[in-house]
Amino acid sequence: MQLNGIVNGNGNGHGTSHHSLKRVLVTGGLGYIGSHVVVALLMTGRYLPIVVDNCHNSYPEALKRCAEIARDELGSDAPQPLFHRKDIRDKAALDEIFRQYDEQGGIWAVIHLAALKAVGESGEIPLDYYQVNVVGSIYLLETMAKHNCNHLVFSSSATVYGTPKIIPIPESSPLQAASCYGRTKAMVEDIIQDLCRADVGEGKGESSLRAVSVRYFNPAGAHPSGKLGEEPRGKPGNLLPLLAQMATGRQRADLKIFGNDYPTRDGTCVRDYLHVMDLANGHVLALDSLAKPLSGNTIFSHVNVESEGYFRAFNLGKGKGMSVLNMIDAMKKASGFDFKYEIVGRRLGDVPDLTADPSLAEEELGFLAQEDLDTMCRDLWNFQTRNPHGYESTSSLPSPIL
Ligand SMILES: O=c1ccn([C@@H]2O[C@H](COP(=O)(O)OP(=O)(O)O[C@H]3O[C@H](CO)[C@H](O)[C@H](O)[C@H]3O)[C@@H](O)[C@H]2O)c(=O)[nH]1
Repeated sequence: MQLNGIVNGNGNGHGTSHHSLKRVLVTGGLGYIGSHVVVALLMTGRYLPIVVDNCHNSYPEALKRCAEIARDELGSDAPQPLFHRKDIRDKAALDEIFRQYDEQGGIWAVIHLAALKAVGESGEIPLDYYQVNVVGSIYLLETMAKHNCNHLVFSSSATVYGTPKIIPIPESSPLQAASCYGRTKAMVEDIIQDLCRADVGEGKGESSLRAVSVRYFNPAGAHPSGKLGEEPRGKPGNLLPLLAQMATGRQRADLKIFGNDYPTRDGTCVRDYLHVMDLANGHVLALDSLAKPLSGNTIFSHVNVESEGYFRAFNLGKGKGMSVLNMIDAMKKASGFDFKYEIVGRRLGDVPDLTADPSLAEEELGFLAQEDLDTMCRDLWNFQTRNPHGYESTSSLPSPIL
């Protein structure tokens, strides 16, 4: 087996000095959120990220940047992330990855982010969404069970709530996703919860599956170093990367606002934007909570384990709603670019307002999204101007082979 050029082949991340680190498999670890999660894991000095990514919407360059950031901040002995360019729908490849690390003490936990994630697109190609997001997750869960890996953080989404009745949205809101994408996330939450329930039988104790689902609101911004950010392949479908690329001239298309007739303060959709590094740190808090012994574990002490299993879901948001027009203003302030836009019809699957009640995550995980909107836009703009053509032109890694 061969790993890519920036990692060594002993599976320990860097020389022989990081044996005590817990191995955490990060599916989708080269993507926008995943790469920031990898940095957050490295910065703890306690976890060794092992990335599995098929590069469908990401670049190997992101891994190199993660390693650079860790070295810049922790010194030359910083742990280095490992990488397998594989697809989660390739079950044999997943099995082989877990098997390889079994020989070295095993993979302790999985943070599962690999997914298709565009609300609008999900209505156009639903089978692809079910195949990747649901079937891929089942393969991963089966492989985890086979290799006795029983700690999971699942990347879910605020879209599972559909059009919620109560805003800000508590976790107890019914899951009634309005898009195919949201339904795939809600389904996988159900599958994980069923597995957790099934796994609390006699005498299983510490070896039962424990899972935390983190329901993201809208991640924004970039790593403050400007080395890591959102770099979708092709024209960005999400608002903020589109605005950033328009301001540098990389995208010349007109900006279309999808609807101004929603029941919100200015008629455009409201979302709860949080800094991507706050979100990444939320994953570390979720992972830490899984590591705690069952007695005295605050998050699972609220669960009736016998009936529910060790499963919890948390909103990761700021609790502050911003409209599309608010975001255009904020990006204008950060970039100086005067965005011209036209109002068009609503986008399939969009809902008027997704604003989090983040209090449960604060109380039980200690999570607080600290960075404000100006910082998100400043960091996004910093990334965009430092990388006007994205990662593609700078990628120097050889194509990794397993
Ligand atoms: O060109 C555009 C792009 C977006 N929008 C609007 O901007 C808002 C935000 O849209 P994004 O596509 O940026 O984000 P979404 O809220 O649709 O989805 C994002 O946040 C969700 C959680 O709220 C999910 O996690 C999802 O994966 C992630 O892409 C929406 O009202 C959308 O209609 C426009 O008006 N024009």
